Amino acid sequence: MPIIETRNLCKRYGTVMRVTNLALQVPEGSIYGFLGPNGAGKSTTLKMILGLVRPTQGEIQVFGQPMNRGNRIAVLRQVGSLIESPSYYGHLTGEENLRIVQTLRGLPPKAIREVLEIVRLEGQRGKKVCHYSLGMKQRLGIATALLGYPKLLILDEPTNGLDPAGIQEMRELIRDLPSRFGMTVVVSSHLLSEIDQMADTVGIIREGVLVFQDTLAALHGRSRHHLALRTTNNALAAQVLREKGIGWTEEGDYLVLPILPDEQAAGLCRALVEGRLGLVRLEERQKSLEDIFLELTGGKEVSL
Ligand SMILES: Nc1ncnc2c1ncn2[C@@H]1O[C@H](COP(=O)(O)OP(=O)(O)OP(=O)(O)O)[C@@H](O)[C@H]1O
Repeated sequence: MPIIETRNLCKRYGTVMRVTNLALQVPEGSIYGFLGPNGAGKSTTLKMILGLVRPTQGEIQVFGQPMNRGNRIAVLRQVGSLIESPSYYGHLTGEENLRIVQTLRGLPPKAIREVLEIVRLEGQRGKKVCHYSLGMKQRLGIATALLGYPKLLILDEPTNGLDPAGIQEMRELIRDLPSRFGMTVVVSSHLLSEIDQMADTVGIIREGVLVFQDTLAALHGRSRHHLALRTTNNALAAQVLREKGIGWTEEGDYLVLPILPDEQAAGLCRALVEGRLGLVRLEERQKSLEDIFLELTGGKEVSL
């Protein structure tokens, strides 16, 4: 059973549809990387899941239950979130800020010490939040979201504004959560590299439309190796490929083929030469993950 499932989820602002027919499936215990360029609709989607923005249309199920007015509060009690920059009382310490939330949620006092330890802020717990660095404030935001060990954690661009060391620390912190606490984590980002290092499942959104959703391994699978062939007469070369039962696609001056075993590649070269074709290039190439992401999100036609 997916922990989050949306069906035909849509959001219109004014006359423009910003999220269109979104069908998210977040598996239990996963780190689901929700990836897309700025303005693609990530925050809007996460806010709809959290009941902060009303969907124009569609359904949302969390923990297998449809979100509606009757059960929203009960469901959200098991969800921790960090959306946009967290706000705090700057004149209070980190610990005091956490105490407010702990009291409101009726949690035992020891919960504060535990979450401070998880986000490695014990040393700064007595410092006023107005003297915290941005990274410390983000970690305090995660600590707040972790209070009560929610089954589901939703983090919207948690590394925004952090320096490289802060980004790495945040990444390591998030990566451990499913195995340490059995949580499911949804984390949004506009950076492929970040999701690549953190997530095991990926959803890619472009202009409000989900253009990819599968495991990270499946996304990597798309960046597989292939052969690029250029001859003095590609039309004739294509005929040779057809005779040999080798599939290809055309990309500019090249015919793109799957990787062939050495014997078959040698046989192909022989056949091309025997057919009096000039063999200009036969090279192995690999599409980078970045290429795939740009194709999926940048409006270029996807050729995989
Ligand atoms: N309250 C609102 N009223 C009108 N338009 C909005 C509102 N909130 C968001 N939008 C628009 O909806 C689109 C999606 O915004 P959203 O913040 O969800 O994108 P995002 O993928 O989270 O991007 P970013 O990474 O920049 O936060 C944008 O074009 C944005 O301008």
